[in-house]
Amino acid sequence: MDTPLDTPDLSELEARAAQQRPVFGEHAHILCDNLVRIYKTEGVEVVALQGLDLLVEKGELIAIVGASGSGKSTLLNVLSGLDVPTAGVARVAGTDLLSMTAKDRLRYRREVVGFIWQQTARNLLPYLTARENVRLPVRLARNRDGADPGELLDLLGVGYCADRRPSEMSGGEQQRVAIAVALANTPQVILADEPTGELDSENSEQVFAALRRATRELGVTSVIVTHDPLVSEQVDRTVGIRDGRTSSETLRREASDGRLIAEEYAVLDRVGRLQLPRDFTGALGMERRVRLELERDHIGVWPDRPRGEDTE
Ligand SMILES: Nc1ncnc2c1ncn2[C@@H]1O[C@H](COP(=O)(O)OP(=O)(O)OP(=O)(O)O)[C@@H](O)[C@H]1O
Repeated sequence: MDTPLDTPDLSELEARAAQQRPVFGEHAHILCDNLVRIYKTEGVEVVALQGLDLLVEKGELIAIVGASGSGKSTLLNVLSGLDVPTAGVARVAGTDLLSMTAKDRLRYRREVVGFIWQQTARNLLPYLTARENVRLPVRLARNRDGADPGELLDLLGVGYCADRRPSEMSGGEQQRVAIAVALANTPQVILADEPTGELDSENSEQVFAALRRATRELGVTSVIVTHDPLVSEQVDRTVGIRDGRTSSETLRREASDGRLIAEEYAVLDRVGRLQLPRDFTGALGMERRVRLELERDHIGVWPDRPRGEDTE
């Protein structure tokens, strides 16, 4: 029998549904949707990212934290254009990181993102002054719109180091100059891998203050991978990664009396999955399944059976 002309077929219905559905993270500056990265070494597969979702708004300063091996560096390598994910969507400032050509990748790394490494010595050339270090990437990119080195160093609180070489600066001063170098070609995003890993707490605080100032004044978006336990007091949002997925978020906000409050949340993914903290499930002996109950203003989660019941 002929299909009536006004009856849409299945593929058309699917296309219509896709059109009507809001696109995940449409307006985010950084978008990771179901990101997967599998490494293969000698026939063994390691799943470093397993369906990671992350949205970062333009001008946000976020930290990524997580145990060793949770996938932080893998994520940063993807966002910086050094590594290509196995599957999923990764988009930064409108650039699709999975479909870039080699030429796009070069342009992306030169113009869209700025990078700061943990090792202070890796960020700066030892025989150049701070000002010359900031000027170098602008010259290499033949960028006529590069930032003014003196203004950048002033903004980051290290204007007084402009004519010093790295050996004449403290570790914290060097990292703040490194932020200026990363910002020299006016990137839209700053990525930093453990930028305070080699610093004491006072210098760390100054580096975070410089990153906050750069984010606020220049409107860049910053993502910092760190082990610093006090980081959640220093950034807008701290995203915890566990087993290659985002698992928790800590938001920093100012209370009405001016105090800074850091509140921790679990991440609910797009299909409603939630990772319960291991110490919570462990404390109540929750294993394979839990009982859920919808209350008026919350959802209760109970162990499968009360503790001790199966030993009686
Ligand atoms: N090039 C690679 N080849 C094979 N496996 C890798 C490679 N890079 C990372 N991995 C594995 O992927 C997983 C995630 O590693 P990743 O370096 O992203 O973790 P991390 O959270 O940054 O750890 P750390 O805090 O120790 O730096 C780990 O199991 C790691 O062994």
